[in-house]
Amino acid sequence: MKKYFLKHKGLNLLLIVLLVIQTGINTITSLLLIPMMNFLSNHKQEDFIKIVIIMGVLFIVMIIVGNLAQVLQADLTQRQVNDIREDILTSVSNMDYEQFHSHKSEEYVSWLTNDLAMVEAEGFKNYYSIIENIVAIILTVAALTQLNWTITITAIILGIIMAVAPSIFDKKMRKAVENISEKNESFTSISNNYLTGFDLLFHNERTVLLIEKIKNKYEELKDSKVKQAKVQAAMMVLILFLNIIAQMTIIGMTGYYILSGSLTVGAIMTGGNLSGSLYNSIQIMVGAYSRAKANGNILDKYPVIERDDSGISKDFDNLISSNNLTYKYNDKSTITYPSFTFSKGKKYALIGASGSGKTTLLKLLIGDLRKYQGNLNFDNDLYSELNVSSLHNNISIVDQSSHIFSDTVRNNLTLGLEFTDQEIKEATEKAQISDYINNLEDGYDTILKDTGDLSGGQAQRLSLARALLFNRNIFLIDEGTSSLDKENARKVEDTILKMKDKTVIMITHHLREESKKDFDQIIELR
Ligand SMILES: Nc1ncnc2c1ncn2[C@@H]1O[C@H](COP(=O)(O)OP(=O)(O)OP(=O)(O)O)[C@@H](O)[C@H]1O
Repeated sequence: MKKYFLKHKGLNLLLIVLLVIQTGINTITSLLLIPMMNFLSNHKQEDFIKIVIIMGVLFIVMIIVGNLAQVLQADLTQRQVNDIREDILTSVSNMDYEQFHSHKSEEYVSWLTNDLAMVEAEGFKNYYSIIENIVAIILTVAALTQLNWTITITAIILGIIMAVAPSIFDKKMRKAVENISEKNESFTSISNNYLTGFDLLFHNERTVLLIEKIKNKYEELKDSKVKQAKVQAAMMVLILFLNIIAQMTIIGMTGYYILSGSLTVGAIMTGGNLSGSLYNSIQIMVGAYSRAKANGNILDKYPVIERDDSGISKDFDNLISSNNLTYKYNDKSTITYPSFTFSKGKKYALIGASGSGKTTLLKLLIGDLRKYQGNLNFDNDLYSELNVSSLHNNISIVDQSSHIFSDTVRNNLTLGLEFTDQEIKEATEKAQISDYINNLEDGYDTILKDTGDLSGGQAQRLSLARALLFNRNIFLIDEGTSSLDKENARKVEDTILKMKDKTVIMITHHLREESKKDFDQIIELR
């Protein structure tokens, strides 16, 4: 949290100044009650009117300053929450494949929405409340010295007890907030999982599972929130109890000094006001501190990941080879590969039964999975010593998912990089998708909405066109033409297999007899 406050230290300082002015005026008006009451009891009408006017002006200034402070606080909170969002997204963008996939994508969504909503509502707001109330406490104590030193010292001691006592709830409060965050994650995750499976449930007449499965999660979320409310309520009971005792003590002492003649009668209103203001400020501050601390801890769960630029960067020169290569997902699933060599410019078909490890091999070749056993070499270098970005710059992968971003056709193809219209046109023609794009209302500038706008085959051809556009040295294609009709599949495969300098490794379940001759080697995994 501190980091985000410091990033906007100028504006935060301005906000503190505004809060000091607002609270200062509030305290001064309390102090003015002493002369006001004394003027009244002594029938000094003119002085009484003067002081009422001064108080009126002070209240107007206080309202204006308070309004400015409120707007500035909202603005700063949003800026700081966006800074946290940017830091989370920076870490996510710096993750490697395994780090990213150690969480579900819905968990990331929950971090950026649910967690940050909690930080926004309970984190920053409470820190501002702490500052505001510390100022109020200091000014009120200063004002109390105007009454009597014994009252001031007693007030301070009682205030310290009130501030420290609720820390016994800190641990429980932190756990309660962490629990809410966890329940939010699993609620978001299950909601997303079952809602995206709507079609399947609908066609099997089981949409009732939507309610059953998600209900469990929001019931758990409700319980976690009630649990936090209970901890908070118990803490507030303790604070409130101490608040009342402290206020009664100060009012009692002020009364005693008035009766013994060392304070004027006007002091009773000021004593009551100041002690009320002091202990209410402490009460708010302590509650805010506890909530801010518990919610601030949410930030600790986000991993801070720097970009890893280590490893050898190079261009593919000659061959990829392996021997004794084994990959273990877990104790039940170990895949052992035969030795192989993929040479520059050659074309390979990868076939084998479902589950034999074809997709896993492509993930090893593009550097997604790094914890393999045995030897895997990229030219003369060990895969484990390569820089992953450099590998990506040598390899294009077309996987089975054909993800479509909610963006224009052009941006889906270029991923924001610069290509000429001619390059884009050629790539889409080769992937047999240019006719479809030209018929769209805005052509390459048509905005696609996820995969909804495209058929499986069209989405697949768009992925192939992207790979052709990026024109890297090695093409890894995982069932890249499986959704295409026979004619289009043949045309696209012909284009890919005729690229002279490119190394192509293509997983296929439907190796056509007439295509076999286009491959230099057919590798079967068992
Ligand atoms: N993320 C994972 N966690 C655990 N096991 C996995 C994971 N991904 C794959 N496996 C297992 O590894 C084995 C190989 O899977 P892989 O997807 O590489 O096979 P495949 O040959 O491509 O299959 P298919 O032809 O059905 O696509 C399978 O037994 C699979 O269950």
